[in-house]
Amino acid sequence: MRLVITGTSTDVGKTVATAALAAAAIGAGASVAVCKPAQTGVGPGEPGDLAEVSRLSGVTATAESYRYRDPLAPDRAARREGAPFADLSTMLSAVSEFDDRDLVLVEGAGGVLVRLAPDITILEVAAGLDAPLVVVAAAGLGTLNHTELTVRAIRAAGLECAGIVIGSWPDEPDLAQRCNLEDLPLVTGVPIVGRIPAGAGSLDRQRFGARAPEWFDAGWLSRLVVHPKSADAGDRAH
Ligand SMILES: Nc1ncnc2c1ncn2[C@@H]1O[C@H](COP(=O)(O)OP(=O)(O)OP(=O)(O)O)[C@@H](O)[C@H]1O
Ligand SMILES: C[C@H](N)[C@H](N)CCCCCC(=O)O
Ligand SMILES: [Mg+2]
Repeated sequence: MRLVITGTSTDVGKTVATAALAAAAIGAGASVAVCKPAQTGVGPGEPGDLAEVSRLSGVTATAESYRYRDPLAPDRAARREGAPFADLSTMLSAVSEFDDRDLVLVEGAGGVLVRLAPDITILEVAAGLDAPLVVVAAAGLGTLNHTELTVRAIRAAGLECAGIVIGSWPDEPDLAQRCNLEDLPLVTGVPIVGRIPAGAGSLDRQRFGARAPEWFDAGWLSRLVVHPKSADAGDRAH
């Protein structure tokens, strides 16, 4: 199965949520790979999102297709450094390299309409992969509008939103955060399928992997992790 991880914005927790999904799937016996079609804000050789996913989940099957230095939308960052724009077929091929895995997670850059290239967003990537999308959303006041806008964009593209994951759930949620647990599914028609506790990103791999399964709806997670395809596809439970 392929699953695209988008969000209502940048810095909303897509990377940590991707790591949590990977860790939970590995814990369930699945072989997992993670792709980042377009990484920005990091220089050559510097650790990007995939390094964080590997640090937290232990996944080693990863692929980054494009990397640009400036912390901007990929199309603008490419322009500024005179680098080639991200090419859709290149990004899709990178994901297809992992078709032997039970689960391939594909993390976008920023929010759903961020231009990976002048005419490409993560929506075109998801369409090319025939993959549903998970939306990582903030917990608090303001998230209802952002999340519904994101889900509407996904649906307008004829794609499926597989669930909402709250990227950082506080220990002591305030009134808006508590109400959003009911209102996010109500206004979007999409269930909340996961809540990553605030601070999860600072856990070590062992604790992160042990706790990740409890952050997701068990039924949803079990449907995500199809029966392992092969015993030798790597990146299974450690
Ligand atoms: N649940 C969490 N607990 C602690 N820190 C978190 C959590 N989720 C996100 N963060 C922190 O917030 C920052 C942004 O998170 P993250 O990198 O996952 O955002 P993103 O949506 O992947 O951004 P980008 O669009 O750049 O990919 C990071 O420093 C990360 O460590
Ligand atoms: C640099 C950042 N961490 C992401 N990789 C790119 C975010 C682009 C956001 C563009 C925008 O919505 O204004
Ligand atoms: Mg990220």
